[in-house]
Amino acid sequence: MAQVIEVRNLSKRYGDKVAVDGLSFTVRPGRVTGFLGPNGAGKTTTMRMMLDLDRPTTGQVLIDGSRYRRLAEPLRRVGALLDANAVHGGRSAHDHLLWLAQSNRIPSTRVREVLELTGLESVAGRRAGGFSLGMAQRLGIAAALLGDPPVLLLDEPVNGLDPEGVLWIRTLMKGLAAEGRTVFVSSHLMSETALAAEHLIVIGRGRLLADTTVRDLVEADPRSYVRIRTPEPERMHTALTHSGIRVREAPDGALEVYGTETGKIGELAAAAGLAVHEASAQPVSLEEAFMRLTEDVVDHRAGGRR
Ligand SMILES: Nc1ncnc2c1ncn2[C@@H]1O[C@H](COP(=O)(O)OP(=O)(O)OP(=O)(O)O)[C@@H](O)[C@H]1O
Repeated sequence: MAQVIEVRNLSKRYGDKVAVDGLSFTVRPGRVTGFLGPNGAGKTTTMRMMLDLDRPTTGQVLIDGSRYRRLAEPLRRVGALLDANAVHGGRSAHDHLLWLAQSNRIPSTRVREVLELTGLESVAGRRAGGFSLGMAQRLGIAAALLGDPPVLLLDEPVNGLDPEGVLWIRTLMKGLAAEGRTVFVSSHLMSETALAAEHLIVIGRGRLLADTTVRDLVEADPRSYVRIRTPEPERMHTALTHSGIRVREAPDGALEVYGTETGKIGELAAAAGLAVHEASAQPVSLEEAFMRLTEDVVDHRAGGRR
């Protein structure tokens, strides 16, 4: 299928260490997909296998139905940012991009375009070795965009960036997805990823923990609830519990309703002829939902082992 990345039963073992453990998921075009997991979860290893930089112990990754190494003109098919410091430090930004373009039969006019797109024109003649982390990230992204690829793989692109750089990358990724590209971006930061990504793949200890939208991730958390105020809390309580819904009474007399959404509660209230003065969703924060999902797979956390 066009521009789809299919990860199938992917595993990677380093000696005794299982870095990636039977991962299967699909990344689709037209949206940013965040690839989330705590440190050491296996994100970089997975991305390296997507690019055929590491050999899977089992399984495979198909991009447009092919292994990366079988793609003709791969830079025109897949743009990747893995390690922003992987640049020949003695070359200027311009020459680095020109060398990449020429070795991939990409017209040299494209070099100017990507320098402009990444805001690097004014420093294009400077040695890339002297670049700040933010500039190096931009240069890495310029290289990823050189072949105008429909698929982009970015490993921790916001790491170490200042707020302006973070906003720039977020806007760029959303723009690329809106053009119909497949954008797959890893991070260990939930809140930042949720601002850029519509869809999330969450892993822990190499295993898939969630393949979901940001909204569903929060709604699926059992601590999310809907706060209801009604003049007849007892009748409301009964109506809800009779429908198998868990309810708790808040100290101020409101009801906290778990495991269902506002619309459903409204319908039950209407059927029972109950007035509702307040119905407000009280979702857990994204960070809380992410922590809950990954708590069993984090090896070390402040305060010691759980
Ligand atoms: N070449 C290697 N040899 C041995 N172990 C490795 C190798 N590469 C990665 N690992 C181990 O595999 C696990 C997954 O690492 P990986 O770098 O893929 O995680 P990550 O999710 O990208 O983490 P981070 O957010 O810290 O970058 C880690 O425990 C790591 O120590």
